[in-house]
Amino acid sequence: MSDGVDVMTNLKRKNGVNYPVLIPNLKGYHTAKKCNIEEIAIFPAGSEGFSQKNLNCSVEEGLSRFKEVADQAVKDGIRVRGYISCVVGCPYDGPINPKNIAKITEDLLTMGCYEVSLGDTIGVGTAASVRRLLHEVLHVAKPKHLALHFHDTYGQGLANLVAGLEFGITTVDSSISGLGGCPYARGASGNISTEDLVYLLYGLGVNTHIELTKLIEAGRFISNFLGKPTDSRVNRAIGDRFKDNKDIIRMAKCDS
Ligand SMILES: CC(C)(COP(=O)([O-])OP(=O)([O-])OC[C@H]1O[C@@H](n2cnc3c(N)ncnc32)[C@H](O)[C@@H]1OP(=O)([O-])[O-])[C@@H](O)C(=O)NCCC(=O)NCCSC(=O)C[C@@](C)(O)CC(=O)[O-]
Repeated sequence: MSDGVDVMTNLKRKNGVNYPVLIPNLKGYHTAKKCNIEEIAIFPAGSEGFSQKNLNCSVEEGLSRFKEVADQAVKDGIRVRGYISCVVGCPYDGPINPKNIAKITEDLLTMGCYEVSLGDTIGVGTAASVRRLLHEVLHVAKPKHLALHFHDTYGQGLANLVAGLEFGITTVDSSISGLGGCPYARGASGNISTEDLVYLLYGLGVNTHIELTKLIEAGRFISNFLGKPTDSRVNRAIGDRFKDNKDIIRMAKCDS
């Protein structure tokens, strides 16, 4: 958390791009305020074990800290997005009761979050457990106030995503080339890759307004820059086979 100011000061921000910042407490909020931010992210855990590791406090203490932050941000007219970590399983506490996640979701929306992103931080969720989770959470939140944040550690990310789309949720977190992970969740891989997500949505006939050919280029750039092979199956598989995005869309839709 200590070098956030350097990152925000040196970032060449583009108009129309959103740069939310993770804020664990009021200290972080006051620091971030100096960096001309428009949106913050608060991120309670869905389990005691992960809350202690990630925030060094209990879930309840974390929520009360985040409430202080959200109150101030709402007063300052800064948008607040909520994340909940370990919504399905926790590396320390095991399986999570969906009712607990529904309660935390309700708390975050009451604090003024415009959206709550449900994070399967260690990627252990399956379509079945995601359906059970969403049945509970949708008692307290509308689909338009929820986002899906699936890590792909067990290769279930896209299947979980389709399960979420069936509930009418249309906001999905992904990362180019499947980058990411979490220092407090041993072995957690990155989010579902944006390239694989867009290919899936092409196949479902969703007009993403995103050119997959350009995403593939960006994914290759960052993988080479980091010296880390891509975690995107689509990026690996497509190779140089397609120059025209329309061909990829036709392939994804299996339009004969
Ligand atoms: C929250 C703390 C700081 C509490 O950590 P703590 O040790 O309880 O805090 P403290 O109040 O005792 O302070 C310890 C030191 O941290 C400093 N400090 C205190 N607050 C801040 C701050 N905001 N910014 C910068 N520095 C801070 C504070 O000034 C002090 O510095 P010292 O006096 O020793 O030099 C620590 O637990 C922490 O940094 N947690 C965040 C860890 C992290 O970055 N996790 C990954 C976030 S991404 C995620 O959670 C998953 C998500 C959201 O993506 C969704 C998903 O996939 O699940």
